[in-house]
Amino acid sequence: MNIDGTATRSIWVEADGRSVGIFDQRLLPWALERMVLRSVEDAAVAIADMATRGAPLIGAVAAYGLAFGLYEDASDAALDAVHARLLRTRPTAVNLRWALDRIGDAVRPLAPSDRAAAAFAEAGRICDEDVAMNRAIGAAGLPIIRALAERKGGKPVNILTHCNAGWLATVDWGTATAPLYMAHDAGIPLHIWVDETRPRNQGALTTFELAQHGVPHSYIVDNAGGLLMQQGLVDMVIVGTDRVAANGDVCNKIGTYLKALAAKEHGVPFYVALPSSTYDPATPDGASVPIEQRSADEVRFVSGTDEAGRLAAIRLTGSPAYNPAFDITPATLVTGYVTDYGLLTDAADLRRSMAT
Ligand SMILES: CSC[C@@H](O)[C@@H](O)C(=O)COP(=O)(O)O
Repeated sequence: MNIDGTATRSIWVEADGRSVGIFDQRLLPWALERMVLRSVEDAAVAIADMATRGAPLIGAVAAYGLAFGLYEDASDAALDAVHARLLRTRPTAVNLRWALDRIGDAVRPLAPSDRAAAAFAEAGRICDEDVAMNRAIGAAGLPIIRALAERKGGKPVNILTHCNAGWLATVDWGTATAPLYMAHDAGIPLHIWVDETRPRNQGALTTFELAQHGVPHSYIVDNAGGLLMQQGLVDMVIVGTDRVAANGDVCNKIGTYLKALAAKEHGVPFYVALPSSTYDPATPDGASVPIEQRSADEVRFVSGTDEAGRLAAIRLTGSPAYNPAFDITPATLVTGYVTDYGLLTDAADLRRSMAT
């Protein structure tokens, strides 16, 4: 997508052909700073500290991280150790394990001298495929929005989204945002309600993306969605996901479940957008997904910039805090899964289409 009119991805290969660049998402949307990852530790720390984030993107970064490790030592033992190091960075998004396993499976049969370059090339393919999957998700979601627009007779379709499932969370396009961008580009009038998504405020990343693309939107506090649905101001909800279990339960950013409950109560369709790399048939249900617990300081402080553009963190409380980063939305609350295989309706449909 675009930043100030220049097309970019969220991750790219640097000129040396052996390192990759990313945006430091801890500073967005206030400051646009790039950082270069060259080593396993660079990749691992960027993922754990959320300099890079979003399920598909952390998979891509981890894939390059494994390649960096193989440039240093391409033995079987090193491959296993680096795989384990990167897998430990964040527990919830299955894309991380999916990407590491894919690189491991691709290079293990090779001679050690060939492994690093092969891993680097495979990581590039993961990135390209992510872009293609997100385009397909966009194409699958577009008719849903078009149908709502026809029903609204030219009035804007109001769509609520949570967290950032945009191009910054993927390699390009985003999952939940791909249909939004395609609908906007097709001339369908839209207005997006963007949940702020405390405590890390990924919604601010979504506002940055939508503003760059010219999509009308409003930033709302996490608790506003229920009222907006009650007042008929939300036509559909669409979110991304970090893992969809075999039974169709959806793990996504904390707060997603409450939106799904409110949507059910008010008859608002609730869609989950996912690429096949986020479907995990090995996890039977939502209760089996490991929920990441992050630092209590993410809750105790808010970060932003002051009027002069200086970064500042403000303490809200000194009390103990609890910070589960994700929650589970039961499959029963999901209207449909917008995927690279099209619009799928239930767990059986997911299994048939996505399980390899
Ligand atoms: C396409 S991204 C879907 C999810 O990864 C996204 O909504 C989300 O929960 C991101 O969480 P984050 O903790 O910022 O990595």
